[in-house]
Amino acid sequence: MKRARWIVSLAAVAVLVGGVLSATRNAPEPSTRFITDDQGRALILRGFNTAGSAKSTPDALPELTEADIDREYGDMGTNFVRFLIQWRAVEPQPGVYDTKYLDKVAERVRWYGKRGYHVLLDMHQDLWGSGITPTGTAGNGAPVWATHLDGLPVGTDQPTWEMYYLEPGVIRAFDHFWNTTGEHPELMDHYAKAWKAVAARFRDDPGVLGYDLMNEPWGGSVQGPQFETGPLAALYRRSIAEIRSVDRDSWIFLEPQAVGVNWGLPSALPYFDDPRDGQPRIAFAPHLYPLPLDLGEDYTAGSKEWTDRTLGWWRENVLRTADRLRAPVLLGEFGLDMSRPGASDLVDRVVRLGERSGMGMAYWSRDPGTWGPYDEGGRATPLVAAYARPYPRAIGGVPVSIDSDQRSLTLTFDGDDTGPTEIYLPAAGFPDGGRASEGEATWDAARRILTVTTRTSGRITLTITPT
Ligand SMILES: CN(C)c1ccc(C(=O)NC[C@H]2N[C@H](CO)[C@@H](O)[C@@H]2O)cc1
Repeated sequence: MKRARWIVSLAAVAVLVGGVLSATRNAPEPSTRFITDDQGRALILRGFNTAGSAKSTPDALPELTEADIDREYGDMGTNFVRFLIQWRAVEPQPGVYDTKYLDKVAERVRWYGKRGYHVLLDMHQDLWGSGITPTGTAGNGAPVWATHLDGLPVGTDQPTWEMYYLEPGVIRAFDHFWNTTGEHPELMDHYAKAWKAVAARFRDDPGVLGYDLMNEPWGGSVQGPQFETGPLAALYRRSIAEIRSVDRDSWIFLEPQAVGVNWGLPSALPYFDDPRDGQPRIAFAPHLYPLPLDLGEDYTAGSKEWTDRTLGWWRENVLRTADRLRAPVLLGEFGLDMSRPGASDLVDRVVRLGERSGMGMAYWSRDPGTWGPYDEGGRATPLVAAYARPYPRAIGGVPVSIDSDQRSLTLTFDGDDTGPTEIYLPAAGFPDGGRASEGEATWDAARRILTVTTRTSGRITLTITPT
């Protein structure tokens, strides 16, 4: 536990220093770039990570049924899923790609796509892969054939799962992957080509929005800017090239290193060119886990104030990185134990932060339990009420501002000719649907979507209120 304590206190100092540094600069404007649909409409993505169970299931698929999706939509009107896939299943042997696994992924993509969802395929690791321990229960993601510990120890009595990241054998596995050791240059190439195989399979799938290249990258013995501008950037460039060699249109999502950036410290991720015709389709996809909550505090009293401060640093640093990348932002993960005091207030705070910053988001995670929307017994947790809010799923113009509460939504945008604006209205605040302050509105009671056709130029402010 002593090691955990010094890491945590080191992290606290880092966040403090990082926060002071970022607080001394002018807050950047929210990203004016947005992830778009096939019509070119700006998307506001709202959904879940589905699901952590994929880390450990033998088939590397999340425990999920179509009825689960129907319930989620019926309760919260989500339009997005960060769907976990695993390198171990994509490429079970070097250079051999499992088309049956990709077919099963495609089946689930169809489940979502026919319900109007956008699917982001997340090549998920945390941490590394099942080969880090003899039982195969500690890590997930990478295949065993790509795992080289060199006989270095991995203690199996870690007090918390994240402490495995600091074990000598795990660091060596990552160092070989990133070619820090210079002994396995082939591993990054395999990873990039595994992405090529996935992109070749899904490039024409209307349900797939894009690809999240690596979950929460960890640099092993190389950390911070040296990692992000070095081996991580190299992997991203190679993966982008391999994906674009078969898929010119899907969005590509890039994550910063997790440690530090999840809490609010700045990322050093550099700009990446997108070798496609037309506008780049590269998005920045950080995660948000405020350090005070990671340290076990609740979002109440003093720690609420401290958490709000770190949220401010996180937003400033994320928008600054997004500006450097000239990319829109997707908040790929945030989440907490919804049974804790103040949890619903934190969800409200993060949703509002996303609205103010033009960010879509995926909650971690859809798995049953006190963190998710439904507990082990299938009962709704407070997350359902906190996450079921009015939001503009797709906007016929460039968003300027979004502001919502449970019973109203105000959307300002610069109209264009990309199509009508679709707004989800939850039953709690809009039992009989909603009315729009301007434009022509039609109400789809079954899907709870108000579709508003507005002018195709000029600034438009839509206020939606219950009918
Ligand atoms: C030491 N390192 C590298 C580390 C520590 C802790 C996290 C983490 O909490 N991540 C937040 C959530 N994200 C994953 C899924 O992607 C969940 O399992 C974590 O709760 C990440 C990395």
